[in-house]
Amino acid sequence: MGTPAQQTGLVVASHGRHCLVESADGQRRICHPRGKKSQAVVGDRVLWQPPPPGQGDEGTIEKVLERRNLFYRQDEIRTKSFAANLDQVLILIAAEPVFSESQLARALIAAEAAGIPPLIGLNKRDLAEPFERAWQRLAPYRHMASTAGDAAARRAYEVLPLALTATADADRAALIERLAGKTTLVLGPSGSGKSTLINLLVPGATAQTGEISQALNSGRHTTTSTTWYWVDEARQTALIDSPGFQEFGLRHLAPADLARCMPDIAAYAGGCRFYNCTHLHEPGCAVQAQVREDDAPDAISPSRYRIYGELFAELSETRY
Ligand SMILES: Nc1nc2c(ncn2[C@@H]2O[C@H](COP(=O)(O)OP(=O)(O)OP(=O)(O)O)[C@@H](O)[C@H]2O)c(=O)[nH]1
Ligand SMILES: [Zn+2]
Repeated sequence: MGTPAQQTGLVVASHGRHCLVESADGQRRICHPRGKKSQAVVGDRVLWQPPPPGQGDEGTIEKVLERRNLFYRQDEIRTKSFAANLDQVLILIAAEPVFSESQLARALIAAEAAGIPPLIGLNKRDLAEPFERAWQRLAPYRHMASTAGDAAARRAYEVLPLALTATADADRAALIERLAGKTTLVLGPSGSGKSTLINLLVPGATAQTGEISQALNSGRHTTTSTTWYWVDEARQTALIDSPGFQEFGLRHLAPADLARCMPDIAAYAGGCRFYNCTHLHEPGCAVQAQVREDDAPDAISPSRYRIYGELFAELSETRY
């Protein structure tokens, strides 16, 4: 009696070291990594092996197939992988609660660093005044071009105005158009409308999540970690819900990587007098020359420049 043959599968949830793996026929089962090297994240394609007959129904992940990309944040001590093989990252913020520009910038930088095109959704358009203020705060983001993806695909960051609970139909259509056929990681601060979004596009998602977290935590109810949802029956469009926007560490980046991941700064970084300019204090710095409070597309907003300086200092601290 030989060991059962290996099959390919998709990781649709993970918790600690266990994963939920979906096979081509849509069946899902818990799998454990064979060794350190087979630790998978949501979105990974894996080779997995069913258990020998009579030994339960949990499988083993034998191999993680090569990744197209990996979106992650790194905190001081632990590395937290988010998801692999993404087409885009949707950062969902809202008119209320007021979003942190620094958190938004961090998520965008992580996406640029991983080479994954980001998309910003600004929710709660029905709250007219706060929405207008938030829209204005996003002006610098609407003007800067993403460096991710191939040259032909470069464009300013798209900011989608949304009212997920109000004018659901029009928004749903616009949103579906932007998501169709793609794998999208959804990130955002608490209260921005992530659950509303997922439930709008994946009816019954909440119930599904409950089942998944129960399966992965052997029946205990805990907050779910990263989860994959199919939007359509044909399984072409997917959303990945991931918590942890609050402590968005970028410790995997070196200070010198920062400028190239901030498109408004990257646009001028090549024109500085010193090739290794940090854009903080050097004379002849082309970046500092562009910093001004002004809506022109070629201006670097003072808040963006401040965020650059703060992150530069943070990434320059001694590493663990
Ligand atoms: N006014 C308004 N409220 C909205 C809209 N979309 C969502 N909300 C409300 O905002 C609140 C937060 O929405 P959630 O979907 O729970 O937000 P979340 O991002 O999942 O939040 P966490 O679960 O804390 O991460 C809920 O009370 C929603 O009903 C909108 O378009 N307009
Ligand atoms: Zn410079």
